[in-house]
Amino acid sequence: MDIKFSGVTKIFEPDIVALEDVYLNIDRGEFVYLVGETGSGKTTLMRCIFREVIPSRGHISVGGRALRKMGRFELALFRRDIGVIFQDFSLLPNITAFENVAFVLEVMGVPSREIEERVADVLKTVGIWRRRNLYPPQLSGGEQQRLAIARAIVNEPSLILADEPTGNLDSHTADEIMQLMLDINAAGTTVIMATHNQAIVDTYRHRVVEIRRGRIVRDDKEGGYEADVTY
Ligand SMILES: Nc1ncnc2c1ncn2[C@@H]1O[C@H](COP(=O)(O)OP(=O)(O)OP(=O)(O)O)[C@@H](O)[C@H]1O
Repeated sequence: MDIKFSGVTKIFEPDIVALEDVYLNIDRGEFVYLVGETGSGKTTLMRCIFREVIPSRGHISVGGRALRKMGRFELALFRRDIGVIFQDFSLLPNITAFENVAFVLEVMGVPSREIEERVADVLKTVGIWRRRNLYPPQLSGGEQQRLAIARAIVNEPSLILADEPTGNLDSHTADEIMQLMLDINAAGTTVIMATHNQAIVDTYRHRVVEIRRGRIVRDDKEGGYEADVTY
């Protein structure tokens, strides 16, 4: 899915300007890092793409469709094609890891035999098949993150929105999670990933969009981002 922001401003009333006059084009299949200090607007930008946040001004289209004009039914279908990995994980604590992923497909009416197969595949892909019968609180931080990724990709979405998927993980686990994100992208999925992890950004070079106080201050398509450059 290609994404286009034209003059997008988001003001949280009364006066927090979370995004200001953002223009951004992301092509299908791209891998884009969103960087910028805490509170700069990265999460808000991603929530706008998911239409969880509606801009105060400006226009967003995703896959050629204007988000503002979508009705409820269209929005529900649209969201099914997006995998979200947000910071709170939003894993359901009272059902197993397996059931957390299966739930996504059940809601969509996928037949149960197919659910079994697809969930097994995806849990193996992210490396937590052996943990499938545990409950989310019994999993380590890295395992929970893998589960959140499994849940996001089980439906084979066209777009992944990932907010700090390597947050609070040791560098080895962060690298493994990053490898999963790269594999997902290599399979053709557009990935937008907000991160504070400079080592990851430096190691796995991709386009870097930097936000500062709601504005895009840098958009480096070659991924040759250096933290200390002033502009
Ligand atoms: N629902 C909301 N209501 C009011 N203000 C909000 C809301 N969501 C975000 N904000 C504000 O908008 C600004 C941008 O927040 P945002 O979460 O997008 O930043 P961020 O770059 O993702 O930060 P972090 O790196 O800490 O996750 C912040 O000042 C934040 O307090």
